[in-house]
Amino acid sequence: MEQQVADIGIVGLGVMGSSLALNIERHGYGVAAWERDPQLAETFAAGEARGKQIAIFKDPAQMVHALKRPRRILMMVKAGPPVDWTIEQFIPYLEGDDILIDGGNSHFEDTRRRAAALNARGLRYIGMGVSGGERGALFGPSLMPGGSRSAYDELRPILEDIAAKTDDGPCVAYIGPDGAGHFVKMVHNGIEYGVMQLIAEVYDIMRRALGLGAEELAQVFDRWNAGALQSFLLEITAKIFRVRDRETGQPLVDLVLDRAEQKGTGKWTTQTALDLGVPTPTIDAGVEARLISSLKEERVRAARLFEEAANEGRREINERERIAQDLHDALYASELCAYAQGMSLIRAASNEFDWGIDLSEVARIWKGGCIIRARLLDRVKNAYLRDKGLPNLLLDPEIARLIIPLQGAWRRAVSLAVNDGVPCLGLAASLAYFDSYRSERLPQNLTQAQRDLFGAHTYERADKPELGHIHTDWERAADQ
Ligand SMILES: NC(=O)C1=CN([C@@H]2O[C@H](COP(=O)(O)OP(=O)(O)OC[C@H]3O[C@@H](n4cnc5c(N)ncnc54)[C@H](OP(=O)(O)O)[C@@H]3O)[C@@H](O)[C@H]2O)C=CC1
Ligand SMILES: O=C(CO)[C@H](O)[C@H](O)COP(=O)(O)O
Repeated sequence: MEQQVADIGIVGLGVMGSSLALNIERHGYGVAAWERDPQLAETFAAGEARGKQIAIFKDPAQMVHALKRPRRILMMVKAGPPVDWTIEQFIPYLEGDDILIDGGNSHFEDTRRRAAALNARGLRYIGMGVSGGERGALFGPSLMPGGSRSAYDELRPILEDIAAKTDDGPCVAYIGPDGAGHFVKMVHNGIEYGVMQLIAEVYDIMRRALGLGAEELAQVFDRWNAGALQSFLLEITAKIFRVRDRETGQPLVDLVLDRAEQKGTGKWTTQTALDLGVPTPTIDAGVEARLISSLKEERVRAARLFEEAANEGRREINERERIAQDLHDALYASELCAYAQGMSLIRAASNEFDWGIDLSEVARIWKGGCIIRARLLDRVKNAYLRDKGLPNLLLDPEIARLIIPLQGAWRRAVSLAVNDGVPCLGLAASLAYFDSYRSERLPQNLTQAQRDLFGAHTYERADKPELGHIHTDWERAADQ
């Protein structure tokens, strides 16, 4: 490729970087790339990139030289120190107005720090969440860019071209300044954890309490995916149950070790929610369930110590169908809680950092391309269109109308799991979140009284708010 002709540079030709390079090139843009591993660079150059407008360079200086000005460089490298290292490789060759984009799963606080440091040097920085995995990156991801507004405006044509498309337009929108894009991506992943956990629990209940086999499970998930619960995660779940191990003929999923790994974005969501004081129990359950799953050896010992629940086995067909319908409704209501918690967390961060995030736009760009794309996002989007300042999705009258008739089934599903000894961290946490949120009066009056008794932490009176914080000598009063 000749000098200064490439529209964008891509750094990191791993799974996501190589797919995005191909996607961008397919839309008519010239791509310059650099990958620190020469072997990986060579494999890509000789393979998928062959004959395409993708020029791979041996060092950062050469790649920068091939870019039109102002330069645009998309980093698709492992989050954490590798991003700082990559930035250092390019800084000496960049000038004012050039744009650096971090498309990895970086922590939003890192992005805030990097944006401030680069802005101070006159460079523009974009922290962009990318979701959709390898196929999404190749054929249309959901993109969540935050940072420099002028940089976004210049990148917009490329981003809109490569993003997934829905009836609501391309799945990309400017999220807000500094770390806003990576914050929204982090919460996307938190919701992903929550919804994956809910699906796993429903699967477990159908397997253990109803005795359904892989093909029956595939049919149930397929049927659900044709209705209100339609989502990418349900679609792939049905597919997974149809895959058989060639050697044994067994469903492959049954042979997968039940120990879930995690790269950290779910944990960050939970940690950040705690920092911002936003309850996210469905998401937390997704993180906790992965942690418990990782204690495999201990679980094996405990399973021998405590007998399995007695109710395991196949139930009558009519009962199976009724319970499956209850599980469908419980899953729907619980998923709404996961989205409600995620949206409330984004709202809190937007207020805290003054990001001005439009929640209806967030829901819109999640409708396609990303891992949590789902039919219900239309309803989420409409709720925030009706009321941009909605404190919680559950307060939207249309969402409330959806949840009200699901409550009976939701409670029956959780009760069944509890009675049968099938763990349901996510479903139970979601129901408890809902019940707590809809309770005008909670038992935290007692918590306050206890705090005041043992630590003189004071309390407020519900009947006399004008008194402010007061203290009672509870021990003395009890003895009188
Ligand atoms: N895979 C997915 O589904 C998704 C991934 N992401 C995020 O995108 C980013 C890239 O992910 P993905 O393409 O899957 O990862 P890969 O492991 O396929 O590629 C990682 C890239 O980062 C580079 N890298 C790794 N360690 C270092 C280091 N110490 N210093 C400099 N560069 C380093 C690698 O270089 P080298 O080849 O030399 O090791 C490689 O280019 C990550 O932040 C990931 O979280 C976002 C959405 C979805
Ligand atoms: O960002 C993603 C999807 O949007 C990644 O697939 C995600 O990082 C997977 O997370 P984990 O490995 O923790 O399950």
